[in-house]
Amino acid sequence: MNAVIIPAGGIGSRVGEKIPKQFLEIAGKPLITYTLSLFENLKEIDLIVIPVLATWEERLKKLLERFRKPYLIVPGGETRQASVANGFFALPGDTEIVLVHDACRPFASPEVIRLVISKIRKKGAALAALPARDTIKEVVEQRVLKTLPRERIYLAHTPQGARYSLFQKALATAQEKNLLATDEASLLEAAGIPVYVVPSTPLNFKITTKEDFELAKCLLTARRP
Ligand SMILES: Nc1ccn([C@@H]2O[C@H](COP(=O)(O)OP(=O)(O)OP(=O)(O)O)[C@@H](O)[C@H]2O)c(=O)n1
Ligand SMILES: C[C@](O)(CO)[C@H](O)COP(=O)(O)O
Repeated sequence: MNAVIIPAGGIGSRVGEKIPKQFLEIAGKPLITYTLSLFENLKEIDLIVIPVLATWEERLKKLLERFRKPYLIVPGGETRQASVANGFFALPGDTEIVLVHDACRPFASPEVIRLVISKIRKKGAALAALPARDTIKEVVEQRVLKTLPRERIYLAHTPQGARYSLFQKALATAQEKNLLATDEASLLEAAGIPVYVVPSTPLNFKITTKEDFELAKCLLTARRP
């Protein structure tokens, strides 16, 4: 049994709209619907778990009516990490692989998701990450300190995940050491678990700012028949 946790408990302050970005509509559908559809259509995923703010639970339930895959809605936490932990603790005991994918990354390709799952099967823990394509500068107070070897730089995307027992260990270590991280890979690393990268694509960008949202709108509107 493989599960994906889709954290959707944020408020989207950097997009700056009145409602959380994952519920903003594009081409007549809330953004989260596009992300949920990715996993609804993936046979490798058996269960979808969605942490969400209590005020958005009813709306989400309504959206999920047309999905066939089993799902669980759990309370969002104060941080993304807390939301993911709430999702993890709701998983059934026979879960083998745990994936996490941001609700606001609607353009992940099925190929990348499958590659992450298969890397987790082989190695235990993995994430999708975009290899740096530009020349990378380390800068302090607008002054360049040095140029970093781009071959070693990857931008963390989702999905990320691990085998259930490794994920559990990463969360337990985070609690013991009082760690707060922006992604699961950081917590797995902190627990001493080797994490492997699968190449992601620029299209799998996270909708973080208003500009990202406008770009997503163009892409999703153009996709319509
Ligand atoms: N307490 C939180 C914070 C974030 N998220 C989710 O984690 C994903 C990635 O987080 P981010 O882009 O940082 O979303 P927000 O926290 O909503 O954005 P912002 O930081 O701009 O407020 C999003 O799908 C978001 O809904 C969550 O489930 N619970
Ligand atoms: C996991 C993640 O998508 C990595 O890019 C994460 O959500 C990033 O959070 P950020 O605070 O927007 O960097």
